[in-house]
Parts: sequence; C-alpha cells; structure tokens
Amino acid sequence: MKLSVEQHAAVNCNGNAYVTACPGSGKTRALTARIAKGVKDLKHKNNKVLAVTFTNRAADEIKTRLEENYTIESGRVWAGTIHSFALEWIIKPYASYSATLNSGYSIADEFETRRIINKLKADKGLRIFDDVNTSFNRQGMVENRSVRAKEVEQEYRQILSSRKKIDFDQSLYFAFQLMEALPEIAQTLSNIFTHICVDEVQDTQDLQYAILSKIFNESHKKPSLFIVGDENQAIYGGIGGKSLSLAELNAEFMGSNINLFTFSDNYRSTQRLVDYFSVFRGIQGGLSKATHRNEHGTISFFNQSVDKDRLAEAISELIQTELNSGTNENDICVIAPQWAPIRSMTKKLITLLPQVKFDAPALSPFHGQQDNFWLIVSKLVLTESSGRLLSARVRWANELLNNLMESHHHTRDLTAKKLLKVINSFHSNTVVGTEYLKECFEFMLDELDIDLAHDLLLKEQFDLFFEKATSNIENNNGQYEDTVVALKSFFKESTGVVVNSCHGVKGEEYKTVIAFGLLKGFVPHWSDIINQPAQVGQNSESKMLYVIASRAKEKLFLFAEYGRRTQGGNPYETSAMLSAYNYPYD
Ligand SMILES: Nc1ncnc2c1ncn2[C@@H]1O[C@H](COP(=O)(O)OP(=O)(O)OP(=O)(O)O)[C@@H](O)[C@H]1O
Repeated sequence: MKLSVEQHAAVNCNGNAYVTACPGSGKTRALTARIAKGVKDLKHKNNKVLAVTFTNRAADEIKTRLEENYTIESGRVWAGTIHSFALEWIIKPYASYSATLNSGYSIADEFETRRIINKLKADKGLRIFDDVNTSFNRQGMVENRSVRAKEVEQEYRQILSSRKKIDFDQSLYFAFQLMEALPEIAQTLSNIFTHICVDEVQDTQDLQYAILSKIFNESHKKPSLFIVGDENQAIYGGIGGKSLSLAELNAEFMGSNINLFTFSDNYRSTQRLVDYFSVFRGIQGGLSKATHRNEHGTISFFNQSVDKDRLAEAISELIQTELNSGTNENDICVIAPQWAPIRSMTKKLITLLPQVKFDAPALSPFHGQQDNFWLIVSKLVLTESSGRLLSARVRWANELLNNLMESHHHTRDLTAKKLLKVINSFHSNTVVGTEYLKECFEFMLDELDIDLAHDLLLKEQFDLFFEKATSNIENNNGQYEDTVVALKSFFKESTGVVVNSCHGVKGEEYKTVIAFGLLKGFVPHWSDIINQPAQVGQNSESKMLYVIASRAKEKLFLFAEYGRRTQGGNPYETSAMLSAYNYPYD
C-alpha cells in the first residue's frame, strides 16, 4: 500500500506512536501498514500483533485490507473489539480465578441486554431514548445522571446475575479485576502481543484504557504502541468514550514516551467537502488539503422543505438519480444521527426501490448476533469460496476452531482446510433458510463428534441464534425472506446501498452520502441537551455533524425534514449549528 511521507514516518517510527489527524487522512491505512510491519518484525512463532478496533465491522475492514494488500499469515494478527479481546484472552482462560465467574457464567448479548433494559425503562417511566449507562470505570463504578437510570442499571444487573450472565461491560470489569489480582495475566499477554495497535482511540472508555495499559505497564519487555484517533470525531462520549491528550496517554502507558504524528492530506473528499466539514471541528487545527482538490463535489441542504412523510420518497429519488448516473449501490450511504428513525426509513426505501439492494443492519436477519458462534458457521455455509471471500473464509474457519478447541479437545488436530471441507460437503434440498442452517449445524456437529447436550454455551447460542433470526425475519418487511437464496444474498460480496447510523459507519467512506434527521434532539441527542450545560450539547452536535459530513467523497445531501414531533407534541427544530451555518449550498 502506498504511503505518504508523513504516513511512512509514523508507520516506521522506532518508538511508540500516536497519530491524530482529520477524517480521510489515512489513519486506518497507516494503522494497517503498521500491523503488517509488526507481523514481519515478530521474533517468535507465538508472538502476535493485537489490533483493537471499535466495532466488529471496523475489525473486519482491517482484516480485509490486510488480506488484500499484504501477504501475511492471518493467525499472526488478532483484530477485534476490546470486549472480544477481554473475553477471549482474559475471561475465558482465567475465569476460574474469579469468585463470581468460577461457578459458571455466560454472555448476555446485545439482543438480550437491550430487551431487559427497554422493559425496565418502560416500567420506570423512562423514554426509549433516555440514556442508561451500564459501563464501569476502573473503580467499578457506573455513573448515571438520573436516579431512575441508576435504578434501571441496578435492577438490570440483578436480572443478569439471576440468569448467571455477564454483559460486555461486566466482561471488561471482570477482566480488569483479574488482571489486578494476577499480574501474570498482563505479563503473559505482553509476551504474546509484542505490538499493540489501537484504532479510533477517541472512543475508548476508561476501563478499556486501563486494560490495555495494564498489559503495557506490567510487562518486562514493552510491546510497541501504535495509536490513531481524532478527538473531533469522539461521538461516544455518552457511553464513556474519552479522548486523551499526549501527556495523558504517556501517563496511562507509563514510560512509553509516545511520539506524536499528524497527517495533513485528505485522500477521501473533494476540497469543497473538506472545507465544508472542517467548520464543525471543535478543535481547530491546520486545514487539510484534499488530494482531489480540483474536483468540486455537491453539497445540498434541504432545510425544512421536505415533509417527514415525503422524506423517503425524496431520498429514494436521490438514490435513483445517483444510480442512473453510474454510482455503484455500495458507494451510496443513507445516514441518520440516531438509530431511532432508521428502521422505518429502511422499510420505506425498500418498498420504493424494489430493484435496489440494501445493506441495512436494521433489517438483517442476523442483526445483533455478531458474537454468536453460529453466525460464523452460517457465513461459511452461505458463502462461496471465491473472490474477496476466499481468505475471509479461512479466517472464519480459524475463529471457529479457536472457539471449539477449549471445550472440545478432540478438535485440536482439525485445520481450517479440513473444517471448510466438512462444511462445503453439506447438502440439503430444503429451500427454507433457517431449516437449511439448522440441518447444516447438526451435520457439522455430527461430523465433528460434538454433542450439544455437553456444551451448554454452544447450545444456548444455538437456540438464541434461531430465536433472533426468526424474529428478525418476521419483522423485516420481506427484505430477507426465510429462504436459502435470501439468506445467501445477505453475505454476498457487494451488499448494496448502506442505511445506518453515524455511529455504525464511523471510519467508512462513500461517494454519495444522504443524511436525514438533522434535528435538535437527534443532533445533539436529547440526553446531551436536557439538564446539561449548553457546551455539552454543542460539542456533541459539532462532532456528529463532522463525522456525518466527512463520510462523503463527492456528494453530500442533508435533510432537516419538518413534521416530526416530540412526545410532548412540539415540532422538532433543525440542528442549531446547521441553521446558523451560512453556506452557499447547491
Ligand atoms: N497515501 C495514500 N495514497 C492514496 N490513498 C490513500 C492514502 N492514504 C489513505 N488513502 C485513502 O484515503 C481514504 C481514507 O483513508 P482512511 O480510511 O485510512 O482514513 P482515516 O484517517 O482513517 O479516516 P477516518 O478518520 O474517517 O476513519 C481511503 O480510501 C484510503 O485508501
């Protein structure tokens, strides 16, 4: 992968590095190059590079970029969210040392936790969008602003505990506690992970910093650090994400003496777009230069001129015009600042544009199941071994084997190739999607000689997988019917027009971005307005607008639709920052 002089200097820096730079300046590209360099520099066959990302989607993107641009053994890199890291490398191997975990536990995933919290919120008279924080700091405290939110959090914990479950936030806290009690955990991890790379560091929570720094601070031979981020894009403050200064990073990673780098070019957007979104930067720095600076680009703002009931039609017309002019489905993204209006928008778009394919997590039959073992098996049986997916399939097979090895020792001799052979040999005549998957899972268990009755965790995931998939399919407006063909289409390489929240597409880029719901209450979110100093709302608003607008390579369409009303019946107003931005829109 080609690197600029600035990128090259950061990637090849001898010590530890922190890169802070604008969106589109190639931070993730540099991080990927550093991971590849890290793998080359590994001294021992057991060493690995650790790459921590914010979402599973971002981890997949890094793995794909590595596979496409470098020839490295995928097993030498562990890339994923810090939650998955804590589970796989700390909780699972050391659970027996924890008084709470050693009597057995399982993980409550997003689907289950959301269901419990929403029910408790309704019982306590909280609205669906009222924030309830469930994340711990390193002292084991969970901060909630309102008494009712605190009560929800406490009752939620009691319910989980009665089910012998822990959620992702607890998995971080238990991991940290285990590391505090047993310094050899951090030492072992630092012996394995001689390189630690962190993407989107501005969204890292206190406890996540604590876990990473513990590995660094307790180690005899320090891992090398490569950290990238952009404080202006810190949109996870609501769930405890915090950006650290260089001095704070140096204090957290003791004696790390981190070198600071910044990149000044923008490889993504036209200069007009760069100038447009740079106004939303809370922390102003040097203006970045667009490498496509000669191209103009489109920026349109539909301020209050579109009724919310006409919005889907207006957006569908824009999508159609873009497609007619030759833009690829994958290069169009429809974004809302919050999750709330996305589901209904997706359903309407699908009805209005029946020929167009959509990549809409809200309607995915597998939504909320990223961490389920059976989702990986599904990916293997529903995809073909060709093109971009060839190496991804080997990676997925290895992930399955890693999962199986702990409790099913006889699978230790199995290789990814053999496992793929087993799955590829599955055949069924059924056309019903979930039935096909069930038959395949049973076939695989049989072939691998695994009895679900003896593996309660896999059994629970098996049942949850089908419960959720069936409920998603029933609620998704016929986008993914319960057929083998429909489920296969979900995992095809090119998946279609993306409809997602700005949190869901962080770090991504699209030729055309269509944003809607740019209204006070969504940007910023009510929880950053109600009972908050004005500065909190303004910070959150500028960061979200910055992230949204900087996803666009060439065209940006912004909607602040009218007609939406709050629960109290008052009309939503256009985001104050957009209202005040006097810009010559097209
Ligand atoms: N040196 C380079 N030469 C050509 N293209 C580049 C270079 N560096 C980055 N790019 C391209 O620019 C785009 C943006 O890069 P990347 O996603 O790494 O930016 P980023 O700084 O991580 O953005 P964000 O902050 O939004 O996550 C990508 O398409 C990437 O391939």
